[in-house]
Order: sequence, then structure tokens, then C-alpha cells
Amino acid sequence: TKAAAGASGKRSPVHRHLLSSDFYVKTCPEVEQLVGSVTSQRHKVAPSAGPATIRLFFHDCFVQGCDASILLAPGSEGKGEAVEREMGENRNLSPVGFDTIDLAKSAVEKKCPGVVSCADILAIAARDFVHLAGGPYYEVKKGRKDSKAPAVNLANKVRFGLPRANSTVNELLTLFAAKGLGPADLVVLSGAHTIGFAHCSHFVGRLYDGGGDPTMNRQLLQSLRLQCPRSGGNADVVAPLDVETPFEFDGKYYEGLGKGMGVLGSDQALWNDPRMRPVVEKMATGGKGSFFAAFAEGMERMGEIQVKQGRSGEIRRDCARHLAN
Ligand code: HEM
Ligand SMILES: [Ca+2]
Ligand SMILES: [Ca+2]
Repeated sequence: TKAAAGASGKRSPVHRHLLSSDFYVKTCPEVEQLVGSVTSQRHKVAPSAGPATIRLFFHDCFVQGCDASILLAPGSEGKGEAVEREMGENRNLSPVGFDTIDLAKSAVEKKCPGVVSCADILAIAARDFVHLAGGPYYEVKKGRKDSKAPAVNLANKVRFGLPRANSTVNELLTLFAAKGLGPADLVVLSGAHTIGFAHCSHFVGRLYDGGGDPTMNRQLLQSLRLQCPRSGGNADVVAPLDVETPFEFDGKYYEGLGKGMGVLGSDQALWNDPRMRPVVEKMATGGKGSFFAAFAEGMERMGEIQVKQGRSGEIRRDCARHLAN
């Protein structure tokens, strides 16, 4: 807990206390159960729904804040206007995440029409999936509105707002700091990579450039080379981000980093960097308790990025489309 709190960076005073756990207590008291009925069902039938949804929440919050802007369908910002999902790092977001949020939204709309934002549903669903995979259960604060206005300079916001698998630690720190998140948050939130998978394109450079990244475990390097040829491979092949337990939300991701088992350069870089390594070690050795508490806090902070309220946002009926006005 201390690790995350200690270096968590400033929380903008404007965003403080805006959200609350009981935001829908009068208007939609059963919102968590409604979302939960969908997430628990999806977790059983579609194991990729969890990781996909958690990543979706991250990509939403890092571009214009947690406002469901990522959910808008092509064409919804006006004819010929691009939307976030079509851009850069978002292009390989799995459709399974979007489908999950649509299902959850439908379930909520049936009982409480026009009341609960897509941004809040995404935050609740992400928490559910963390918990369903064996991670911590934490309260989700609610009261976010969905984005109303299209972003100015959207392409640049996506390009410079989202990290890449080959970003340096300094780049990652700068990017997180711009969202009010500190160095410990970077390490702790990267712990989401304890579940899920990555396509070869995100790490193939590490396998072949300069004879292979010397900081990657040799055995891992050999086996990933078999799956991911330097060129001409199947673009759909994926490798687990946490080689040991890709479906379990646990501390194995951090233990792996100490053995060179990070698949993404940005993950292994956390261990390789002397400033970040102590936090990685703390997460690896502190047991589930310290990672889980820190992760829950980190998610809460991430969920507060550039929250929209009042007339600066809307409550969409269909998460992929703005309200008709
Ligand atoms: C620190 C910088 C980060 C970088 C550079 C990064 C990059 C990536 C990349 C390249 C993938 C593989 C995508 C694919 O090939 O389909 C991925 C997957 C994933 N990321 Fe991150 N990520 C970062 C932080 C985060 C954070 C903060 C979270 C959530 C709190 C997160 C959650 C996930 C999840 C759950 C997956 C697995 C997705 C799936 O299996 O569908 N990541 N990330
Ligand atoms: Ca957003
Ligand atoms: Ca794991």
C-alpha cells in the first residue's frame, strides 16, 4: 500500500471527491449486481473478456480521461470523423471487451434507463474481472459522465497518450505523470499484465534485434522465437504476458521480471531500471496483500483521470453512440 501511496503523485484538487461509491444508491441501487451478472457469465464462457475489458478501461482513461470515449463506434463523431478505436495502439483492442460493455449496458438500461454512464460501467466491469481472475475486490467510485464533445487533435492524443511496448521507463514516467500518476503507480498498474496476452508484433524486435535482447531469459527467447518468426508470421499469434499464470491475477508477473521473463520491453524495463526495481521487488516479495492493496489504489487513481461531470458530459443510451440532441 505504502509503495503506491508514497509516490503516487499529485491528485488534481479539481478531481477530488467528485466520485462516490454510493452515487447510484437512489437511481440504480442494483447497478453493481446488473453489471456483475454479465461479467461473471462472460468470465465463464469467454476467458479473454476479462483482460480485454481491463485493457479497455486503461486505454479509455489515458485518452481524454475515463469518459467512455474509447467506446464510440466509427462514424459516431460525425461523417468521416475518425474515432479512437481506429487509431494506433487501439487498433488491436479485442472486440470481446467492447461486446462485454455493450451487454452490461443493456442489462443496466433495462432496469435503470438513462441513468448509469458507460464510463462507470467500464470501471465496474474492470474491477469485476480483476476479482474474478483471483485479484482484489475493491469499491468502485462512480459518477463519471460519458464524453460529449469530440476531442481536438484526437490522433495526437492517442499517439502520445498511450504507452508502447518499446517505450523507455523515462517515457512511461512522463506519460503517467501527465495523468497525475507516479512511479509506483507505473509499476503497480503494469501488474495488470499478470493476465492476458500480447501479439508478436509488440515484442518481436526483442527476439531478433542485435541477436536478441540480453535481458530476456534465454529459454523464453528461444520459445518465443519459435512462435514469432522475424517476419511473415501469423499476425494472430499471441504469447502470455505472465508466462507462468496468464489467467490468474497474482504476483507471478513480478517474480517473472526478476528472472528475465517479461515479454514486453516495457515490462522487463521496470526490473532493469534501478529506480523501479525496488517497487517490483516489493510487489514480488510482499505477497498478494501488498500487490493487491496497491493495485486497488492504483485503479482508483487511474479511474479519476479527467472525470467529466454535469454538463461537460452525457449519459449515453448506447455506449457506441452519442445521445441524439
Ligand atoms: C505501462 C505501460 C503499458 C504498456 C506499454 C502496455 C502495453 C500493452 C501491450 C503491447 C499489450 C498487448 C496487446 C496485444 O498485443 O493485444 C498489453 C496488454 C494488456 N494490457 Fe497493457 N500496457 C501498459 C499498461 C497497462 C495498464 C496500466 C493496464 C491496466 C491497468 C494494462 C492492461 C493490459 C491487459 C489486461 C492486457 C492483456 C489484454 C488481452 O489479453 O486482451 N496495461 N499491454
Ligand atoms: Ca477516454
Ligand atoms: Ca498471473
